[in-house]
Amino acid sequence: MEEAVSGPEPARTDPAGRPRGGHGAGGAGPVLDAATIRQALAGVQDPELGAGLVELGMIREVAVEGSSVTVEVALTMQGCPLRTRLRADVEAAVRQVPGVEQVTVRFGLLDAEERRALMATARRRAQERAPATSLPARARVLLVTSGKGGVGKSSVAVNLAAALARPGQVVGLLDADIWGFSVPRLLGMDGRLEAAGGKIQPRRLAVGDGELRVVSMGFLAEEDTAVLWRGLKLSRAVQQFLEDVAWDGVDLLVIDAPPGTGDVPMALARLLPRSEVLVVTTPPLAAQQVAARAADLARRHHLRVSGVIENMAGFVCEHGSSYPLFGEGGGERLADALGVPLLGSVPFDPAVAVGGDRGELAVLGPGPAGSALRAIAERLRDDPQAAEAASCAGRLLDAVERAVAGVARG
Ligand SMILES: Nc1ncnc2c1ncn2[C@@H]1O[C@H](COP(=O)(O)OP(=O)(O)OP(=O)(O)O)[C@@H](O)[C@H]1O
Repeated sequence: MEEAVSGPEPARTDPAGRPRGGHGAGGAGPVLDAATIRQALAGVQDPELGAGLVELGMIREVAVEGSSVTVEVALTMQGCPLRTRLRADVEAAVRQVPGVEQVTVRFGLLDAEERRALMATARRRAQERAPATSLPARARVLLVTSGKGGVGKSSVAVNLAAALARPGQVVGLLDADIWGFSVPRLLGMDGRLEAAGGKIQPRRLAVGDGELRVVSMGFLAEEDTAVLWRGLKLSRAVQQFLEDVAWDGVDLLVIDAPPGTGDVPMALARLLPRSEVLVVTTPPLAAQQVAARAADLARRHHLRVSGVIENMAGFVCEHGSSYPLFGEGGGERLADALGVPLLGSVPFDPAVAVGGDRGELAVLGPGPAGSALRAIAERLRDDPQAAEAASCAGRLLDAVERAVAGVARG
């Protein structure tokens, strides 16, 4: 544990010049206690997490001895680059309390349970600050990401969306891969988006016994014009897809995010902090390392990483033997490193590639990739943490929205 002591400041006086402070000021000043110090610390924010240190559970201990105060700040990670700033802010806040003459700031480390609680608080705060979108507050959001292109992220996203759609569960599919959109081709859809009632209407597609509502840049622009869009416009396009599209009635939105950690994933994280991130990777280590970067983006924006999906995990021949074409174990290693579950491994299956070019979904067919994708969808459907989040925050917000709409209608 590291300590820093700052000694007495020059004698302090009140605006009338009388000595100020308690024990050290030689008068019957206010009695210092830990509760007063905590109150003074309530305004100190973690600049990265955007919430107060007290609220985040980072003020582990406050000890007062006479006019000396010791504060222990528990950090999220060893060697946190913000420690100098946090020390200065904590010291300054404690010095504001009359009677304090000496401040010691110690640093400790949050344990796994404390870190989880901190992330939940930071996520809640981010959700409170997030701008309004047209997506119902109760709708779950699955953000399908990868560290680099070509790992099968879009194929996984559309197949999962189709597997999750069923009667009573309307699934939206947002192709946020604005430069490299492929969702219309993978679903065998063409045509244009149309507006009605002042909102852009998603295109509807029946899949199995469910329905998908799909929005893609591919329904707005030709592939060669989309490439001309640049950073600022890209994040604006994503914002528009979330504000101006009629997503009402959607219970779950699957987003095919562009690979990496550029403008669009950042905008999505800011606009939809309730998103659960799915990281798609392939078995080789290099793909894993870049996928870990995508997961890091999620962490920095307080999004919950729900798990890792390993794609192209091996080729299963007609006799049932599996051949690891691209290596083995990458998904498991990444999941371990991130402390999240490996949701499943999708084998290399020509049904995905051939079907993708014909707009046929592997998840609706009998092949090995289809059954792996159905199993992953089942796990996602049963995720208790997601159900808990949806039941608390979302339902409450929906109830408030309905009440406000009722009042507005008179
Ligand atoms: N499990 C699989 N088995 C066989 N082929 C697959 C599998 N998953 C994806 N593919 C094929 O790999 C290629 C890349 O897939 P896809 O476009 O889904 O990747 P991506 O990660 O979304 O790439 P990008 O970000 O560049 O769009 C496609 O031709 C697709 O059909």
